[in-house]
Amino acid sequence: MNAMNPILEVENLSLATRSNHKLVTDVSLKVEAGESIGLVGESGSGKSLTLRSIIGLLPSGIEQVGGNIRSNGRCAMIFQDPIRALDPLCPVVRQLAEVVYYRQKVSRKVARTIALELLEMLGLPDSLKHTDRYPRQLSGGQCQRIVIAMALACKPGILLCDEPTTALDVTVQRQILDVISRLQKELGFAMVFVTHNLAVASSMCSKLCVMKEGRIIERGDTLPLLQNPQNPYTQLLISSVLPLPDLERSADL
Ligand SMILES: Nc1ncnc2c1ncn2[C@@H]1O[C@H](COP(=O)(O)OP(=O)(O)OP(=O)(O)O)[C@@H](O)[C@H]1O
Repeated sequence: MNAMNPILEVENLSLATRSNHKLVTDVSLKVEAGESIGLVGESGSGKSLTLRSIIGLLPSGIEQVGGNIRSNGRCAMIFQDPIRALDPLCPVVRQLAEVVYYRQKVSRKVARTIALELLEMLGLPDSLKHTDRYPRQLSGGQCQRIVIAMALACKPGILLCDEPTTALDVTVQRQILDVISRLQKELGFAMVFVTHNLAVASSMCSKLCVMKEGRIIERGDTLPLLQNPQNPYTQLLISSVLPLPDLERSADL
């Protein structure tokens, strides 16, 4: 795939409520194969709705009122709250095998084998293979690994991540981000990564789009954009990040 043929192209996307209240206006994005683009910005700026419209999962009452979305690869999505993304009444391995069965069109037996391989790829404990465990019996981080495995079972060309670590504690956040980065290198999918955390965005994405009030107000390569933001809102967003104290200097005092 070359620069003339992106894996995902969103052109002038506009979304509105049925009463015609605009929520997202003229959002355009181009994502090349294997590339990671971050959508950052304040709460309510339209990041999640943009992501949901790409995979065709807009909440009821919200409609696409303009623009086009073209993708040349399968999309899969990881949501913010892994527990709510799973069926509480079904053992997790069975849920994963169901996704493999339907998406990869293999026999039930092969689906279970692939599901077990995915558990291993995601670094989940062997004990899950032998006992039926329900989502409530797993930690938040383990549930998110299952959700990521389900997304990978769709063999996505594009992985849409909607704040996938926000509901997890910080040490687990780091592990999940590392897992996503490793799998992206191994499997080569592109990503659109929604987060309000600039540190997460900069570690996961080579390009960023800053959203405010339903529009992209600034975009660019991650480092230059963070080092030299042009838009006053981007400047405010960056200056709002609390720095850690200079630990080396503090130790000398
Ligand atoms: N189901 C809905 N019905 C009506 N308005 C909605 C609905 N879902 C979202 N909105 C509105 O659309 C706008 C964009 O919401 P969206 O969830 O995309 O924001 P966001 O940038 O992802 O925020 P956050 O970081 O808090 O998740 C907000 O004003 C929100 O209140």
